Amino acid sequence: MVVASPNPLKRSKKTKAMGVPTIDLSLKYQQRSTLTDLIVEACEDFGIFKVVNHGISTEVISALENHGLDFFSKPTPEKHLVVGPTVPKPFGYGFRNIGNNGDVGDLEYLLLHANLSSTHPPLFGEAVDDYVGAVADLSCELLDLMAEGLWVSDKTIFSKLIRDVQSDSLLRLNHYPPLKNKDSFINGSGERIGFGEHSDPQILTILRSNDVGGLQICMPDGLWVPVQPDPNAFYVMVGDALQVLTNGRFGSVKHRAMANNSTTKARMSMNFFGAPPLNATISPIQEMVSPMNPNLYKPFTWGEYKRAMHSSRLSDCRLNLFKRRINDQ
Ligand SMILES: C=C1C[C@]23C[C@@]1(O)CC[C@H]2[C@@]12CC[C@H](O)[C@@](C)(C(=O)O1)[C@H]2[C@@H]3C(=O)O
Ligand SMILES: O=C(O)CCC(=O)C(=O)O
Ligand SMILES: [Fe+2]
Repeated sequence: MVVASPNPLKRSKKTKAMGVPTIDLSLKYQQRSTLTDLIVEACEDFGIFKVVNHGISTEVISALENHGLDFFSKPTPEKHLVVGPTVPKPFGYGFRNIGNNGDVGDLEYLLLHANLSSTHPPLFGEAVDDYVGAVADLSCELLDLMAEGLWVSDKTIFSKLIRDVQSDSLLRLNHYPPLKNKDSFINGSGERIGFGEHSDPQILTILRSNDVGGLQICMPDGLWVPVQPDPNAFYVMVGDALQVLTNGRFGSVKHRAMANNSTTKARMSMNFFGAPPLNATISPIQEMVSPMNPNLYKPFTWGEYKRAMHSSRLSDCRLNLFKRRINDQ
């Protein structure tokens, strides 16, 4: 377990050596308050933690992984047809381009809406729904534990946004093909960016990858720290919306995925982004605001945040647009 150090440089070095905090979810049976404290600490100090003993069956995970690998191995024209021509952008298969504003990466991906089955590839059978059901439940359980650790009176205050039938949650499979010719891909600094730096805009991200590394997080002193791949665990990341809901007590984590880790095997990650409904208002919950901790953000709806995000570039800090100035009410 990593214990946070108040000195940013020390904390970077420690994280580099020991990894991000690991949360053992089986503690919920006997040491619930220790568990909630550890989760809150990880969200405050890192914005990311690894969950083990999460209870999601390997069958559910492998089913989606196998469909994903099979899908990415198909010829490109077939991949473009997989969610059908009537499903609007940004859903479906994409290659190298991320978002609308010229961001590029060395990856291909499949982006699906968690609740709109019209975006689900028919050839994946039940695998998407089974996986989404399991990770959505996990994200809600973690959000309830966070609320408990923060001593919030309504323990479901965060999770009910994701449980809502209108929730705008997404599922994204990212596939980073291996390096064929090392020298031809890597820039001068030895880096090949798969998915450029950003924070996830939603409430919570649940990331699972195969055993090929690539994910990195940015520490407060600017140092990028690799996150060890662990196919048996999930990485949980605080998103921008949870940063706002907790009035900045939890911070969304800046991360990126490198694509220079393997010359033989592709990295594949499966990312669930737990999001509120489009019309939900995102504003700090009452318990997080006090004279000592004034409200840092102007209220906005998730739909408004998404509009701001789609006209921004990947690495932009979109939350700055919604920060209150000192004299704002
Ligand atoms: C450049 C962009 C791609 C993105 C939307 C955005 O305008 C900024 C955030 C990006 C991101 C990162 C997390 C998820 O992968 C994603 C689906 C999301 O909700 O926000 C992507 C968006 C995307 O690829 O459309
Ligand atoms: O593929 C990864 O490891 C990270 C991807 C990511 O950050 C994203 O899809 O938002
Ligand atoms: Fe991300």
